[in-house]
Amino acid sequence: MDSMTFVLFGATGDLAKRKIFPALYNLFLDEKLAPNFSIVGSGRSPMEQEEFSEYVEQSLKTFSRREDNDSRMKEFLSFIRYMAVDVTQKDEYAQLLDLVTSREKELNLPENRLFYLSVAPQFFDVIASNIQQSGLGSTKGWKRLIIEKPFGHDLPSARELNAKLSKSFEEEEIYRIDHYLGKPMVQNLEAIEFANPILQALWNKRHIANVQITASEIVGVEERAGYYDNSGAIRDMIQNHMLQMMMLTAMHIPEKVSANGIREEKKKVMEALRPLNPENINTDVIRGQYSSGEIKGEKVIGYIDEPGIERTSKNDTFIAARLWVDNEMWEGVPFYLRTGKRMTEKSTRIVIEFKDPLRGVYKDEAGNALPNLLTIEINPNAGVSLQLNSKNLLNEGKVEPINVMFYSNEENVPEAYELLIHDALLGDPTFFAHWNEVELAWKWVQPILDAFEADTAPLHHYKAGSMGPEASDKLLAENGFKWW
Ligand SMILES: NC(=O)C1=CN([C@@H]2O[C@H](COP(=O)(O)OP(=O)(O)OC[C@H]3O[C@@H](n4cnc5c(N)ncnc54)[C@H](OP(=O)(O)O)[C@@H]3O)[C@@H](O)[C@H]2O)C=CC1
Ligand SMILES: O=C1O[C@H](COP(=O)(O)O)[C@@H](O)[C@H](O)[C@H]1O
Repeated sequence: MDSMTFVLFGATGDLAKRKIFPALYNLFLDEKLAPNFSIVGSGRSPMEQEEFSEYVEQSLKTFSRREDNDSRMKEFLSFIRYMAVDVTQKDEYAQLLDLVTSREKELNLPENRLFYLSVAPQFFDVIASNIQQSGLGSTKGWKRLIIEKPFGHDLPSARELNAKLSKSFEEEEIYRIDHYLGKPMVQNLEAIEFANPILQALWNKRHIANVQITASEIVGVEERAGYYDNSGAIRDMIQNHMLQMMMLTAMHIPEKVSANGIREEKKKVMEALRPLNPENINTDVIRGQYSSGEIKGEKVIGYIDEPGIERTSKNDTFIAARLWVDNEMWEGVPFYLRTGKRMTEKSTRIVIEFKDPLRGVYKDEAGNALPNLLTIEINPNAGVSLQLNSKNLLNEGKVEPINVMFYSNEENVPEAYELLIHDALLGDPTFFAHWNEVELAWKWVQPILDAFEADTAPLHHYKAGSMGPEASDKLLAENGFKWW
């Protein structure tokens, strides 16, 4: 691991407090940072160094998964400095550069600089440009930029943003965080698919009937009305997390299992995705919005009654979609995506339903087919289970499904942000979204955004606490399937 300076813009914000400082601290405790490093935090608010150290200490005590260790915490805090900078003011970057270089000299650090923009997206381009123009980006070592989603609001704005960032950073220097790519089970997908010859042999249209990717949430819009009502589930979850999981599930084994190999295969999946048009949007995409209901015994209000939401809002809090990957490997196999707020349970999972060549021979007591299912549980549980069929001798030898299960119950598994920050420090982009993927994802999603904007797609209401509108079940029933 290289010694470096971690420059954090937005150091006084929510993400820094809840995720970034705890992740850095956990990496420090696990000796995954170089012995010598510098962290320079910056926010808009003026703060004395001591006050900032106390603020970070509080964040670590509240959000780090590790037990308190006063001396190690003090040591970690000694690496951190704070400076208030208004990121829109070009001339303020000179002082930041002075602080960064003086710490580099003091600690004898090479000029390796990682810039993490944990700020609102409208600042991404101005910060990248000011980093470059102020000399902060003119290093003798490496420089890298981490940005958070949302990466654009639609295809044109994403392209515009990328063009601006590209003036200051090369594609290889940009690390676009999609926190789902940091989830241990998502990182494990490639191994599940390719390191198991049994599954690898079956991972194609000959053996797989359909693929279902669900990310259901219990929470509603929370305190994010301003953001969410302008984004909806389509921008918030589908364009990024859901399509990323789909790419990883559908990709072909790369010739070389490397960052470039994997990213190339993911890109091919997106290129093979059947484009949407005004006709198939209405048959293949379900837009939903929650109305009032009950979750775990508690009554909850409908979306349009939430504080900050207009009563006329047609925003999508639920999306189900049927996708077709038109390539040799997946021709004719539907991929179903489903995500929403205020659903029955919090669960992110991928279910692979295998074909049943003996369709009809074995059925359950109600006459339903018993497909083999491979379920990859991502969140909140991490595990894999395989549904097989077996004779139950205690039930007159009837064929019944049994589950072969593995659940990861390791304690202290690194969190997504730890894994991702560690990778970025190592210069490993495997689990970051390449611009190609981001652009192709926006390209696929854009006709849906247009249809929602023009209000040509129906809005289906679903009861809070359900698994979405009926139309979402019909989407699968049309092909003879059901959600698992
Ligand atoms: N919070 C989360 O869980 C998640 C956040 N994200 C993304 O991460 C990014 C940060 O989010 P979050 O931490 O929640 O946002 P916050 O609003 O909590 O924090 C914003 C930060 O930006 C700083 N800031 C605002 N304006 C300026 C300015 N003109 N000059 C310098 N600094 C400024 C603030 O400084 P100050 O406080 O001093 O005013 C603060 O440190 C966003 O892109 C968000 O979409 C992504 C996933 C999850
Ligand atoms: O990016 C986002 O993800 C969360 C869900 O993440 P998870 O790790 O809890 O599954 C979602 O609630 C939020 O709206 C979205 O912005």
